[in-house]
Amino acid sequence: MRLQADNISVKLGGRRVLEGVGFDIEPGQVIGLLGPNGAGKSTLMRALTGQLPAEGAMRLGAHDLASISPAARARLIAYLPQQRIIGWRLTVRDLVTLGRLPWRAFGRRPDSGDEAAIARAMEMADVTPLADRIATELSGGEQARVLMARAIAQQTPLLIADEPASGLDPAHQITLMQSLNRLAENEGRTVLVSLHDLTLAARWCDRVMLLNKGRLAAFGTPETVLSEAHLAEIYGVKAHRARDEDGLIIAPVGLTERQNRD
Ligand SMILES: Nc1ncnc2c1ncn2[C@@H]1O[C@H](COP(=O)(O)OP(=O)(O)OP(=O)(O)O)[C@@H](O)[C@H]1O
Repeated sequence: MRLQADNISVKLGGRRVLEGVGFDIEPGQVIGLLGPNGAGKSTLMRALTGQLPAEGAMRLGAHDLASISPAARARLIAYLPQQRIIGWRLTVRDLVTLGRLPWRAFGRRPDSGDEAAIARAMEMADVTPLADRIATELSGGEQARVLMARAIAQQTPLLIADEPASGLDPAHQITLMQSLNRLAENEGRTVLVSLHDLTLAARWCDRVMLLNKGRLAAFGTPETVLSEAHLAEIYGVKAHRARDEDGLIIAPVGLTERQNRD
């Protein structure tokens, strides 16, 4: 489904932390949300998921996100928060099964459609070998993958993931981005994912949004948005950009002179 936002602003603690953010995202794409710490990435994601009051208009397909019920929202948007908290001593399979709750009448056992969605989500997040382990007894990166599997199992048209790659080893970072691309390309889902790794964003995102101080500084292909000039101006870093047959490689290697003086 198409995701549209028009002039979104959010005030927190009396301070405007998002200001006039607008975009229009066609379905079937992985969109990277980038920007320095405090730029407003989580705030934007929480506004889109109805967790924060926001000014402006947000639509997903024909749905006005400001006025839909929580039950309808849970069938439209899956959200992976930045804080990875697992509250219950559940097995990994049972925790991923919770992702199916929006689609099941209360108390009904998972049917074959649910089971297929759960198995596929566990495979995409590479947690199938952990299925019978207690989720709270897993490592930080393993827990992150389990929570990602739960969000994927929800099978919503929009998947919003706040720093899903943080804490993952390099192989699992790539597996994650491959899975998000499969969801977008094969199933037409819209994926909005915040990232701090510039190379992951450059190679795996169709489009990149760059937030700075609560405003949308740039939105476009990784090639244009993650330019040396933007990286210097917004992140305050000097970066090497190189290219191989699979795309762009961006490695921050130092601070700009301005950043060094600050
Ligand atoms: N409850 C709050 N009250 C006041 N200010 C807040 C509150 N929550 C967040 N902020 C501020 O809003 C701004 C945006 O925060 P946000 O968490 O959206 O940033 P972010 O881009 O996700 O950063 P990071 O990369 O560190 O996760 C920050 O300056 C933060 O201090």
